[in-house]
Amino acid sequence: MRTIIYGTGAIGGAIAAALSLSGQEVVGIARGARQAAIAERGLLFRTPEGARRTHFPCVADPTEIELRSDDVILLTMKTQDTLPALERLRAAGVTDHPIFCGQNGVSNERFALRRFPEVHGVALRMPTFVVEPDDVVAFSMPQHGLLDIGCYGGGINAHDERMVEALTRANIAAFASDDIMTWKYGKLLFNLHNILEAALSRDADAGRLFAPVLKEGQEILTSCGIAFRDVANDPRRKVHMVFHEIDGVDYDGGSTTQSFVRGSGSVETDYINGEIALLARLNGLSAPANAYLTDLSARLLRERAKPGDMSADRIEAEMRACGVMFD
Ligand SMILES: NC(=O)C1=CN([C@@H]2O[C@H](COP(=O)(O)OP(=O)(O)OC[C@H]3O[C@@H](n4cnc5c(N)ncnc54)[C@H](OP(=O)(O)O)[C@@H]3O)[C@@H](O)[C@H]2O)C=CC1
Ligand SMILES: CC(C)(CO)C(=O)C(=O)O
Repeated sequence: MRTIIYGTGAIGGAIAAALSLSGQEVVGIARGARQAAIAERGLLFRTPEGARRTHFPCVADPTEIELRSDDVILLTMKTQDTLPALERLRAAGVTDHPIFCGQNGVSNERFALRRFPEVHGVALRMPTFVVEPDDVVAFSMPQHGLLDIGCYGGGINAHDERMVEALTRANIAAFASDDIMTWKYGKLLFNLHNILEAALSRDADAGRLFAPVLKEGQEILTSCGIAFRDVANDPRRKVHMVFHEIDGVDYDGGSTTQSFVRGSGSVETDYINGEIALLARLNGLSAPANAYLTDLSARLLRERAKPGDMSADRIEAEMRACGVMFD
């Protein structure tokens, strides 16, 4: 099996490096300075246990890859970048290769399944960070991350099993799941926090703001009959992935915070908190906390905000004004 990793950023770069370092075949697809750096110099992969550089082919577009029948494609771009990427896969002649969605949120699988017949969900627990275009960090030990994988629509097939085997060899804890979307909805709830983390300074009390956001998310999923797992209290985390600081690396925070720090001009919130707002609106329900946070992310982007630009008191006041109740 050869793994094509589309979006060789924090998650994609870390997975590509781990696969490559364990002797497995990988092709990265990246863009701009990152593609040039990885193609020229390879990728430095830093973990709490040390740093190693690894080399693998990295191209700027899927049309540059000579496709093989044993290829699988792992999408690791942010959700807002998925649709154009799927069109580039079509342009490259991809038809029935398995597509794995290694992304937060629950939208990518549907985007992909409209276009390609075999789609798999991947629920990621893997704190990672791009330091320089050719320098990526994974903070968890003893394994680099914890991934659940299964067919979108339910069940497990041979491609899930091969992906689990490949990741396990690369020191990433991976488990096949026959109801993968329950993991992905559980992870969605976990990620409802991302935009709060990005808006507030590190020492702010985000917990009191997050409580009604999470409760609302859980209630909306339950009212819509959508099953989810308790990702936050998954006992496997303690065994497989404990977060460790790495000397010389100033971790900004999760994926949304990283987008704000980089000034990337877009964030994934419409597909995270916005998913809860969407479900509420489709079902005659109300989700003021998550609708507020979705609007807040758009406002912060518009204002070119940096993490820490909002105080917890101001967010609480604005949430209350939108009808959010605090215990
Ligand atoms: N970072 C983390 O710790 C975690 C992230 N996740 C999830 O993983 C997914 C990926 O996030 P993350 O790795 O942080 O994101 P990054 O922005 O670090 O990486 C995504 C990469 O994809 C590239 N990209 C996007 N579109 C294209 C394209 N058409 N062609 C080539 N390259 C492209 C981006 O390029 P460019 O830089 O130019 O935009 C970027 O380098 C998200 O769904 C996120 O929520 C889940 C768990 C943890
Ligand atoms: C919180 C975290 C790091 C968990 O892997 C994540 O999912 C993200 O950054 O979006």
